[in-house]
Amino acid sequence: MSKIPVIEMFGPTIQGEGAVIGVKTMFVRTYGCDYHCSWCDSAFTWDGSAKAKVRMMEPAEIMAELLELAGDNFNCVTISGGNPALIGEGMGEFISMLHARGLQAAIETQGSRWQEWFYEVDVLTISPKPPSSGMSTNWEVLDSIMNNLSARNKVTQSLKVVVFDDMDYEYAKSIHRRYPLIPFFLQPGNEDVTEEGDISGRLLERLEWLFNKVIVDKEMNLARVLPQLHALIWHNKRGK
Ligand SMILES: C[S@@+](CC[C@H](N)C(=O)[O-])C[C@H]1O[C@@H](n2cnc3c(N)ncnc32)[C@H](O)[C@@H]1O
Ligand SMILES: Nc1nc2[nH]cc(C(=O)O)c2c(=O)[nH]1
Ligand code: SF4
Ligand SMILES: [Mg+2]
Repeated sequence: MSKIPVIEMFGPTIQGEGAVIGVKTMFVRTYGCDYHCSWCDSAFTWDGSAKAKVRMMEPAEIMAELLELAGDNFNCVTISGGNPALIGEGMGEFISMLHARGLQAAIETQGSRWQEWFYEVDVLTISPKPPSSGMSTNWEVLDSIMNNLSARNKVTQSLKVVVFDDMDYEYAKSIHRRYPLIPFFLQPGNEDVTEEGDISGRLLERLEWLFNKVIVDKEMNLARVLPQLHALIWHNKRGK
C-alpha cells in the first residue's frame, strides 16, 4: 500500500466552487504542490508552515477517519491540496475504496501533472493558473491531460480559471478557446486570504466586476461565473 501525505480532513461542508457547487462533501487535503501561486489560499499545504501537521496515511486509514468524522452523512469526497496529482498509486487505491462504498471522488488540480487514476475520478476540476499567480502553464502537459480525458469520455471534467485582473481574463479566454467543448468556469480571485472577519462585500464586488466582463463578451456565451460560495459564508476560515 502507498501512503498519502494528508495535511487536513474536514466536513461535511458544502462544495463552494465549480461544477458541483452546492453539493455536500468531505474534504481531504494533501500536502505538497509543484506550484507556489502568489495568492494561494492554501499555502500551508506547501510553504512549510504546517509541515508538522502532515500525516502519511494509508488509504484505508483516511477512509476510516472520514467515517469517524461524518458517519454516513456524505456521498462525495473532494480531494484537494496542494496538488493531489503529485500522488501516484495510493490515490488510485483510495478512489477505488470510495467507489466500493458507493461514494464519489472529486479532485481539484491545476493541470500540471497527469496520473492514470484520473480516469477513475467522478468529478475532475482542472484549474490552470493565470499570469497573476506568477506560474506559467506547460501547454504540452495540459493538452495531453485534456486529450487523454476526452478520448475516454468517462470522466466529468471541467476547467476553472481564477481571475484577478484583465490579463488573467485574457488568459482565461485563451483556455476556453483552446478547449471549447469542456465546461468552463470563471471564479473571481480572493485578494486577501488572511483578512479576518466578513469579506463577503469585497468578494461580491469582484464577482460583479467579472460578471460585467462576461456580459459584454460574446466569446464567453457558454462560460459560467461563480463565486467561492464557502468564502461568502465562512470568509477566510480554515476547514470550511
Ligand atoms: C488551493 S487550490 C488546490 C488544488 C490545486 N492545487 C489547484 O490549484 O487547482 C483549490 C482551488 O482554489 C483556488 N484558489 C486558490 N487561491 C485562491 C484565491 N486567492 N482566490 C480564489 N481562488 C483561489 C485554486 O485556483 C483552485 O481552483
Ligand atoms: N467549501 C469548500 N469548497 C471548496 N472547493 C474547492 C476548495 C479547495 O480548497 O480546493 C474548497 C474549500 O476549501 N472549501
Ligand atoms: S496550484 Fe493550487 S495549491 Fe498549488 S500554489 Fe497554486 S492555488 Fe495553491
Ligand atoms: Mg479552498
